[in-house]
Amino acid sequence: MTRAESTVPPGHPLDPDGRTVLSASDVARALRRIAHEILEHNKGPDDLVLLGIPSRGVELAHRLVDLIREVEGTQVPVGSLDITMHRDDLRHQPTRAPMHTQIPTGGIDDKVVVLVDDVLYSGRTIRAALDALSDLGRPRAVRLAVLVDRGHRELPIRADHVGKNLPTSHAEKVQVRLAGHDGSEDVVRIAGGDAR
Ligand SMILES: O=P(O)(O)OC[C@H]1O[C@H](OP(=O)(O)OP(=O)(O)O)[C@H](O)[C@@H]1O
Ligand SMILES: O=c1cc[nH]c(=O)[nH]1
Repeated sequence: MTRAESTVPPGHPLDPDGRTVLSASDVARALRRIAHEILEHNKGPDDLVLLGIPSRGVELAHRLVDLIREVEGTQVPVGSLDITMHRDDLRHQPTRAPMHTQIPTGGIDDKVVVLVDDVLYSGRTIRAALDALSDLGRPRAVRLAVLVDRGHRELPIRADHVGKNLPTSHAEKVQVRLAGHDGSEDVVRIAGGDAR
């Protein structure tokens, strides 16, 4: 990333290498906008269910629900959707430990399910999530919110709500750190090595 693309001022302690894509306040602003977009598109909070994809998608889903509650005064059901057993690379990496699926009371039938994840890259995680979802019910619609879309899709999948569109090369990794998960909060791009 060039210095001109960095959102953190030159010399700032958060960004000694010019690799910070979003600071903590940028993340907060992006989530606030996404919460408003979800409400606007759905014409309010009715029938919404937010499901975070572990691991960081779960924290993001809860934060979006908190923001929706601030705006609407309504608690939207929130849960998590583990995709481990639906991954298309299980044969190559069979030892992944399943994570937690928690579907809110009321289920997902006829609801507008918003899947939430931190990064959208090949689209394979979201494909697996759609597969996992179909085992659990039949939503009226499924939408996708991500904090960062870094491009390089390998499947016909797109996000409805994006915190930041970030053109990247394959030889980079985008790392999202969240306060509740990592202790600090930012999004950085790391040079070197395919992220997968
Ligand atoms: O679009 P894709 O190519 O599938 O990549 C995006 C996924 O990759 C990361 O998850 P990862 O499997 O690295 O696990 P993590 O959530 O524990 O970091 C990220 O959190 C997304 O879920
Ligand atoms: O750069 C990437 C690619 C996939 N998943 C991530 O979290 N980051």
